[in-house]
Amino acid sequence: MANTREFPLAKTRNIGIMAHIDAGKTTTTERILYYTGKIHKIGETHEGASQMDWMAQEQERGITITSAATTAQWKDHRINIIDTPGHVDFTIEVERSLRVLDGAITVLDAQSGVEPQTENVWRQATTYSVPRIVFVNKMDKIGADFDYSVQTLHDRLGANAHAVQMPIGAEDSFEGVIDLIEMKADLYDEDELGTKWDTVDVPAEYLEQAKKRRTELVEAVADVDDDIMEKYLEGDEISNDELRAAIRRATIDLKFYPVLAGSAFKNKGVQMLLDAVVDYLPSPLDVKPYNAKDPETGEAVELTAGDDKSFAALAFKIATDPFVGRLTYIRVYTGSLESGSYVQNATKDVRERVGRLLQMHANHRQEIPEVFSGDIAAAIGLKNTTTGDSLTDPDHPLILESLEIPDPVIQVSIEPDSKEDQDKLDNAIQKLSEEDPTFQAETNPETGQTLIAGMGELHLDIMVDRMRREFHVSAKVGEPQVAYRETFTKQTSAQGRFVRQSGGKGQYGDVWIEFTPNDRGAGFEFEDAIVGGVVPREYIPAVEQGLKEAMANGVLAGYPLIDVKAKLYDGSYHEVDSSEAAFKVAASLALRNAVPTAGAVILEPIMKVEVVMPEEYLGDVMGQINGRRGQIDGMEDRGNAKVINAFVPLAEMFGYATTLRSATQGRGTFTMTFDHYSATPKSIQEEIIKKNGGNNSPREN
Ligand SMILES: Nc1nc2c(ncn2[C@@H]2O[C@H](COP(=O)(O)OP(=O)(O)OP(=O)(O)O)[C@@H](O)[C@H]2O)c(=O)[nH]1
Repeated sequence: MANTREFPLAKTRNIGIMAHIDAGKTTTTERILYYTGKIHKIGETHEGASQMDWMAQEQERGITITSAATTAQWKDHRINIIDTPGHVDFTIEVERSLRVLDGAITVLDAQSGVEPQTENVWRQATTYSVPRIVFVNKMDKIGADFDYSVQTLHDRLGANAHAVQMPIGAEDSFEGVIDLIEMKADLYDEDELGTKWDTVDVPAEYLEQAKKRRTELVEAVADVDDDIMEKYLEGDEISNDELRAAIRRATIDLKFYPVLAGSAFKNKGVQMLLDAVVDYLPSPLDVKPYNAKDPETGEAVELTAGDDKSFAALAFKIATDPFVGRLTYIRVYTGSLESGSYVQNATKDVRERVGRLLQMHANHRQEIPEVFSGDIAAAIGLKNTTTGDSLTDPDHPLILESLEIPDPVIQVSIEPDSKEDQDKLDNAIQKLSEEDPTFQAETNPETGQTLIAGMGELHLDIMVDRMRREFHVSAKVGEPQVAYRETFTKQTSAQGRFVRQSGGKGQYGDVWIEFTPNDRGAGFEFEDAIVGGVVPREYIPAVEQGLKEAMANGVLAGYPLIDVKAKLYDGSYHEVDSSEAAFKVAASLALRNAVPTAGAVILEPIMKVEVVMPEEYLGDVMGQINGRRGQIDGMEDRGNAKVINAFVPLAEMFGYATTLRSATQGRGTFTMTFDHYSATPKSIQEEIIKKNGGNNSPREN
């Protein structure tokens, strides 16, 4: 029995809302839900009553941590919204949302324009080819400046952004917006929480300016659209519908970014923003095909939306829900799926049953019988599926392009108070790392100490808080430390020979391995180049495994060794004494023996840091950055403030917030994101090795 879809594909919009922290994403989303009738009371995020930020930590701290999916209806369209966090520590949430979205609203604070995290998410959205419209929010705030904000889109992002509206007034006197396409003004009634407004002719005092801006808009559209260009040059009439259609085409092609104005907090401009979502952002039918490949043949397949195709979806988020258990958020690309059906997890090559399907509304949910192409929903019952897995028709398995998961750069040790707490901790780590792939844990086999790693101090802080509250773990937590890595910088070869003869059956493994530095981020690669069976085939996987295990424990100071190629090219075996275990040990010895000639170094995370401060503090701030082994990358003016861009090792950034605050009397702010790993200077490398007790020196057997 087939169900029918409620909204045609062409009337579906999957959008994200993204911005710098505190620009007003959550407030904007709240208002959207209010005006689309999904909620009946406006919850202010600063009062801790937001509908979207429902985790205790989100409500207490007034920030968004997990991205929540919700759905709303506007003018016959279904709009699925993902609210994404602004803080860089939760970048994975932004990343996974972008992967599954068709379009986005970029929210700016009208006083600041484009800010560092706006730049980050903008670039991520460009990587994923996500069309965007821009909402210049907080037009009511002191210092709000619409034109300045538009200019920052050009200057800082190089974006071809153009206003399709003009604000009427600013700060206290912000009253509404002029639609430059219709040439009408929307003036709000202050007392009606934004539910009432009058659409009137453009007030006389704004008319001339509005006309000038409209001409600029038409010219900007003509630059990216041949039809409009032709009409413009011929002096033909361009209808409003034609203009909108051209803006839509150019927006979807990432050639144009329409800019709107409003104040979510003062309930102004949100309805027009919804109109713009419908008018300019793509439906699943309008986006470029999604990349996938056949797991058997490796052949590339392009997926275009449609219900009459075989089912293919991407699991983009796992959440543990206190009431229904494990929720798997999915984006359906093609086909449809009824609850109770089986799907193939093509990534893991296992079959799974989807017990129930839910439409999510922040923390509420509605059971639905079936999902269709273009939908975003949550599935219950998938046990083996994790973030980034492909779920497809069992008869047509496909692997969909997944998401990039960044490496965690910061870690803390965690020591459970009792045996019982250790079990709770293990359970918490398993559940939380399923939810968040940038949260990882490892136990040092020698000390038994557990280290949890994440994207930043705030990230780990929240995770530890969740372990305590949701999983009742009682534990001592260490100070945050840098998640260093180790690597080789020179090509070298080494032998690993493991021979034991102690009565009865002995042990024998012998290998020669060539190690070559691999590109940063390329990981570990193993090559079997044995000829003539000098190492029998059955022991070769053990050699690879032995190397992997030894690399995980590092060779200098106990940090994982990464980005190395290993070629097994010679060795020997013993008819009776050889075993997999002996070859594993031999491989780990070869790794150790390679260290003196392999140019082993410790890698440290280098952060991209942006500091904004009044000019008078510039000298002091530069001095601080230099003193922290930072490299100044550039400097610019932002309004009447100065901005310094720099690369600084993460190890030097602990406590920087306090230093900056006292140096600038609280007027400087900074943001940082992980940029790359780089070798630590020799003196620092030695310090780290000393602090960690060093590693065993090379030995032979
Ligand atoms: N003056 C003014 N304040 C606003 C407006 N929109 C939001 N705010 C306030 O700005 C603060 C941040 O708003 P949020 O909606 O939580 O911002 P966010 O971007 O979701 O923040 P994160 O989720 O933490 O990244 C809150 O105190 C809001 O009340 C606006 O239009 N005008």
